Amino acid sequence: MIEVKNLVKCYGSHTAVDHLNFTIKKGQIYGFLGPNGAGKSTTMNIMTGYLGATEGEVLINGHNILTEPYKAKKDIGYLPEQPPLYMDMTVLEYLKFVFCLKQLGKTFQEEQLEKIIRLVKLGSVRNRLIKNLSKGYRQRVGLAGALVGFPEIIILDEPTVGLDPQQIIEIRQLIRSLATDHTVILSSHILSEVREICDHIMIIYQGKLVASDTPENLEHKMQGNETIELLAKGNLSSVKGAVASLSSVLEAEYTDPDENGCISAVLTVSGKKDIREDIFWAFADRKLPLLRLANTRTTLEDIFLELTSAPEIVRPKASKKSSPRVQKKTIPEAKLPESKSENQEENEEENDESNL
Ligand SMILES: Nc1ncnc2c1ncn2[C@@H]1O[C@H](COP(=O)(O)OP(=O)(O)OP(=O)(O)O)[C@@H](O)[C@H]1O
Repeated sequence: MIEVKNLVKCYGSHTAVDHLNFTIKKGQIYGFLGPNGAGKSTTMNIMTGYLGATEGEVLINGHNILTEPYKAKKDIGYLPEQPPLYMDMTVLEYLKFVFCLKQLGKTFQEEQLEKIIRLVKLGSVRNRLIKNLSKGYRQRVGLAGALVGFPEIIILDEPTVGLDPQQIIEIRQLIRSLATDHTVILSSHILSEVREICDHIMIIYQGKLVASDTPENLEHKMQGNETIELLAKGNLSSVKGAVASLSSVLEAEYTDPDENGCISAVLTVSGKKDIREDIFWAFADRKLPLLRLANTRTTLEDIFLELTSAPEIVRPKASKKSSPRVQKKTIPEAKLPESKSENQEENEEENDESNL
């Protein structure tokens, strides 16, 4: 288990991680999701002992990463954003070197090495110098290094960056398979990736945790009133009359008739009631053919945009011609942070942090 308590990291006057609190439980895949510069890598670097925190602490299975580094780090395998590889070593030499660094002893070394090479599909390049490998293969070597010793917790900073589509699929499958025996934490700004792989998502924005839940619960919590899109053939006043007969419709927006005499409407319905059948009969009674009728769902993309957009650029209300999207809502316990100006970002002080 990992406990992150009140974590703060400041680079000069810039707060990159701002009072983060969360607990990572065993045997699940956690995804850190956030836009560029949100603080994901900084948080991971602190969790793995690469970087010191300004405030707060990280406990790995009860051991403080700073005061008991040996005990804490033995349970962690880490793939940083830029894997620290030795370019003049072959893949095999590098992995043996990582074995030595982790002080795992000689027993089962060969057997485990072969298993890792097989899992990460490095067999064909095992004797090649790392400097002669492509970016994707170097990423695999970094991942293999993180797997050495098969630690209980595997932390991966953007594990699929630089891989081709086939490799991405393979690495995602590998991550999924690791979760049966390991806890995996990965960072990404690829929404579909996090949605596909992770059991639990933590959205980080400007160093703050703005949401933390399963993908399903996040989508459920963000769902307020139901939105329904329809396309009907008829004149505007008849369509409006049909909609007016539906008591649970709170709001309706209409387009003008198109060249086929069809009108699109977006209806906001109170609560989460499915009134598609009522709509069907209301339009059928008035002899208005319904050509399309669809509920719209809040997607993880909506949630991400909702929680990580500066207030002035939060996506607009459903317009007449575009697909309807949910109104701005706040997940309980998750406060929307202040937006940051570009100047503020540019003026951030560079502060050389030495690795611990
Ligand atoms: N050594 C440093 N000195 C000054 N500022 C830094 C330093 N390292 C990171 N930062 C700043 O801290 C903030 C968080 O950076 P971090 O790399 O943790 O974000 P991230 O979420 O991992 O971003 P990305 O997805 O682009 O990798 C950014 O504003 C970044 O510019």
